[in-house]
Parts: sequence; C-alpha cells; structure tokens
Amino acid sequence: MNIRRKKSGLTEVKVAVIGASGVGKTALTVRFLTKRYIGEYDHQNEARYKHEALVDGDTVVFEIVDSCPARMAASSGGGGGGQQQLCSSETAAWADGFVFVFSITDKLSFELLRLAKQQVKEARRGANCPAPCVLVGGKSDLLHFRQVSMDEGEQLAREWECSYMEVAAAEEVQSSTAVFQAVCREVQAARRRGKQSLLDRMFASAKSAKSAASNNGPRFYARGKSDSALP
Ligand SMILES: Nc1nc2c(ncn2[C@@H]2O[C@H](COP(=O)(O)OP(=O)(O)OP(=O)(O)O)[C@@H](O)[C@H]2O)c(=O)[nH]1
Repeated sequence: MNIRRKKSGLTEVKVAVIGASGVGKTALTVRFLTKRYIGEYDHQNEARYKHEALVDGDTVVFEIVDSCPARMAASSGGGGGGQQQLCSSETAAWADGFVFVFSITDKLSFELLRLAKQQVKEARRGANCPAPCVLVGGKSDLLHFRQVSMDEGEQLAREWECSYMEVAAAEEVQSSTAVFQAVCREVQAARRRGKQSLLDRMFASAKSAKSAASNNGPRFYARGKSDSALP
C-alpha cells in the first residue's frame, strides 16, 4: 500500500510508545532513531524525539514520545493501589498513533496493556478520536523465558483490530523500523477514513438541505400547451 504525501508538505505523524517499565520501549525507539542498541538507558521522564524516515518511498516526520509509566496513588480512585499509569492523558490526546509494547517474558506487562488501551480510549473520548495502534511483543530473542505466547499476542491484536509484531531490539534493526512504519500506515489509514466520513456527512447534509429547500420553497407554475384550454 502506498502512502500519498500531501503536495503542500511532508507527512507528519505523532507516535506515543506505551508500555510497562522495563519492557524495552526505549531500546525499540532508540533502535529506530539511531539503528543502535545501547542496552542501558536511564530516563525518569518522558523523552521526545523528532525524526525523518522513509515509509513506502515517502519522507515522514515522526514525533515520538517514549513514555514513562507513573505509579497511581492508592487514593486516586482509578483502581490504583500502586498500579502503573502507562500513559498520561496529555500524551493520549496528543498522539496520532500508539505503539503498545509488552515483553514476551513478562505476562503482567501484557495484562497491563489492556488497562493502558482503556486509559487512552477514555482520554480521547472527548474528541471522539480513534486510536490507531500496533501491538509489539518485545525481547523476542529471549524465547526460553517466554510467558506470553504468539497466539495470545495475535488474539489481543485481533480484538484491537491492529497488527501484532514480535521484536528483538537487542538483536536487529529491521523489526524496530517495521514497527514505526506500521503505526505510520495505521495513522494514514485512519486519516483517510476520517476524511471519507467527513465527506459523506457533508454530502448527506447538502442533499438533505437541497430536498428541504425543494419541499418548502416557492413553487412556480409554468403554463404549458395542454393548459391552453384553461380560461
Ligand atoms: N534481551 C533483550 N533485552 C532487551 C531488549 N530490549 C530491551 N532490553 C533490555 O531491557 C531493559 C529495559 O529496557 P528499556 O528500553 O530501558 O525499557 P523501558 O520500557 O524503556 O523501561 P522504562 O524506561 O523503565 O519504562 C534494558 O536492560 C535493556 O537492555 C531486547 O530486545 N532483548
């Protein structure tokens, strides 16, 4: 599938990388940005990056937030009790697309993503926005420690109507790049659907305005040949 570039400028895509602590969000992001794997990253806050990359032959400007899970206070009323809030509502509202990451070696990180997806949905409800995404099973080189099967990953992706990818950022570059290309395509597809439904609504309202006008407007009587017998 080809992504068309707007004639007026470059395609811009804002992506939030979401997942529990230690699943490999930074490793995945840095692999995409620099092609390098550093191993240990020390960041306590969200990190933001801007990066240009080719997707299907077009240059795309990615803005990426590598998110940082926060502990929810037990009194927060959000089912907190020390649970992680994986995505702030600001980030959820800001992003065009989401990369949801768990580690295949950590079942809890997989379960937490359901909560994260829900948090994102709630934060975007006001704007009635869809949340295009991809689901990523990270650390796929650690097969002998696997706690989440490929089937479970694929099953969740089917529920979310998105693609599922397993990635070993520690081992190679290509699959990390493929994740960001995939989320870009999801965002582009959502934008096309949004545009189409806006056009459909505009046509529908123009059509109903026209038929209302033809029902209520003044009527003109044109006297025809067959009327010649009338006085
Ligand atoms: N074996 C293996 N280890 C990885 C992989 N990706 C990340 N790691 C390791 O997992 C640990 C956590 O990686 P990070 O990228 O910092 O994880 P994170 O999700 O950004 O963590 P937080 O910043 O705490 O939210 C580090 O020791 C990484 O070296 C991978 O693909 N394979």
